[in-house]
Amino acid sequence: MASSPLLALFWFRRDLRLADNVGLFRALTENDAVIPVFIFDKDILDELPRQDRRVAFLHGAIADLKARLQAAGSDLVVRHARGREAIPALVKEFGASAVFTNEDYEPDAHQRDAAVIDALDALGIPLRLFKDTVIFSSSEILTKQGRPYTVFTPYKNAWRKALKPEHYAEAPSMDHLKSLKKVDGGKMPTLEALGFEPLSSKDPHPEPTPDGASKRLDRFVAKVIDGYKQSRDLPAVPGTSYLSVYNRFGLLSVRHLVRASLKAIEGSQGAAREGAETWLSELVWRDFYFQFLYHHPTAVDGPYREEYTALEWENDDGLFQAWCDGQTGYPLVDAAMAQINSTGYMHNRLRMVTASFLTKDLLVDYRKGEAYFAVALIDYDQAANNGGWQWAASTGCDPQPYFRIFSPSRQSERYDPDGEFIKRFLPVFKDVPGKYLHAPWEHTAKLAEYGIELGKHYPKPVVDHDERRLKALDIFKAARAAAQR
Ligand SMILES: Cc1cc2nc3c(=O)[nH]c(=O)nc-3n(C[C@H](O)[C@H](O)[C@H](O)COP(=O)(O)OP(=O)(O)OC[C@H]3O[C@@H](n4cnc5c(N)ncnc54)[C@H](O)[C@@H]3O)c2cc1C
Repeated sequence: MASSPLLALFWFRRDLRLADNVGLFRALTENDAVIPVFIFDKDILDELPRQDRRVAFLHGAIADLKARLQAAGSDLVVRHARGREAIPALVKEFGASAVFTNEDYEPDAHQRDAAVIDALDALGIPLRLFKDTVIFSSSEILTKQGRPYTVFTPYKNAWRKALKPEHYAEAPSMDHLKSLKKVDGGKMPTLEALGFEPLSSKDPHPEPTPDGASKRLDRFVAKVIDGYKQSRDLPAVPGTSYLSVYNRFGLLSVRHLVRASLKAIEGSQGAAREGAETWLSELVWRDFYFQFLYHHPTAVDGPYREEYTALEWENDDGLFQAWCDGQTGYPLVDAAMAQINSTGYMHNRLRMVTASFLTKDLLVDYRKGEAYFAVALIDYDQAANNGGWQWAASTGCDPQPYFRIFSPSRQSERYDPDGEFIKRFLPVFKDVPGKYLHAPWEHTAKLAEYGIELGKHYPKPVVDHDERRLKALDIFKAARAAAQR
């Protein structure tokens, strides 16, 4: 008797592409037919603000994926439901014998997968999970003692040593699209039907397609990567890849990025080689924070370093609000907050500066800033955001030491010497020479020549950095001393 053909679902999550997709490749090659599905998960979406750049980007990326699948003779079955219920329901609806998907390492995603596995178990159906989002998954790079790394440099060295061509080889999913099932996926729900409002037309919309991602990568490799080691710290110039939103939703595979960086490394020497090496290190940071959070999920709730759980943050609401609104009187900080508020993106150097300023100058608990970024960033990624915040607050794994506190004015002089970035986001200063913008309170007479009065046209500094620095040192020392008692 002929056995019945194998039919699987492929569940897209943070891998919204057809090309170089490990789970999709495995589904297509291990089954006779594959039905692609995507769930707008109510458990996640119901928590979000009704106008949300990430949801708008995701919605655009799903519409594009659906169109590509239709062009390939199939379709994307889209549901607006709770993932843990929708997947078993779809299995029953289509009579599938397995569900294939790529691993997601966030604690909530892990719990969702455990619930889906239980529900599918009851139907006798497996959830097949594959590594796709990272080069090395959580337990592939361990210390000699078999423990997860908590310090980046030895992790990076071990990562580089372990890297073999098979780790970044392309998964040729595109060659097997004929195994996609002809299916009617129904209409794509509108953003409004999902309960969200469209963004204002003035909002910058990164093109939510793999082609949009490829354009950014091509520009970066052609024009920027050679000088990346220096340019990456200068917010006024297009000196980084701007791929983070695409990496968040998996519109390009991380293997593709590693292949691009290795090609740049092999084809260059000297400073250009260092540029490409430095960029590859950023991709290693991404793996590092994923594996860290996987092994330390409680870092989502509070400081990884226990001695800092009792830090006495001041948590002044007015100061926190001034930071959120970009009204601190420190132009680089305020310009950075204007960038995140108006575009959903913030330059990495400025994420460090604003996070340091909130925690060490304003003495506000880093979790408040972390939560603010989580809503404001279009590239929000729990592992990277938590890692970045705990780095800046000195509470995390391999953090900035608590006694090395950024001076916002020095950071401004160093990384935006001509005030070009500041002027772009704080137009009140557009005619003022950059040298007066790093510490404007020291140049009130000069600013008056340009019609600017502090406290009227631009805020006076909300705190004195030198005083607050000493206060921050005190509260960190007190927490350390208390922990030793
Ligand atoms: C407080 C704070 C919060 C952050 N929150 C996030 C976040 O929510 N999402 C996010 O993707 N990154 C976050 N980062 C890391 C970093 O700022 C961004 O990844 C980077 O600015 C994105 O710009 P890019 O794509 O041009 O990066 P590039 O410099 O071109 O780097 C290439 C890619 O490497 C990855 N990457 C770079 N730096 C890091 C890092 N430190 N940790 C993990 N991955 C990294 C990103 O995927 C990035 O697209 C945060 C950093 C800090 C200090």
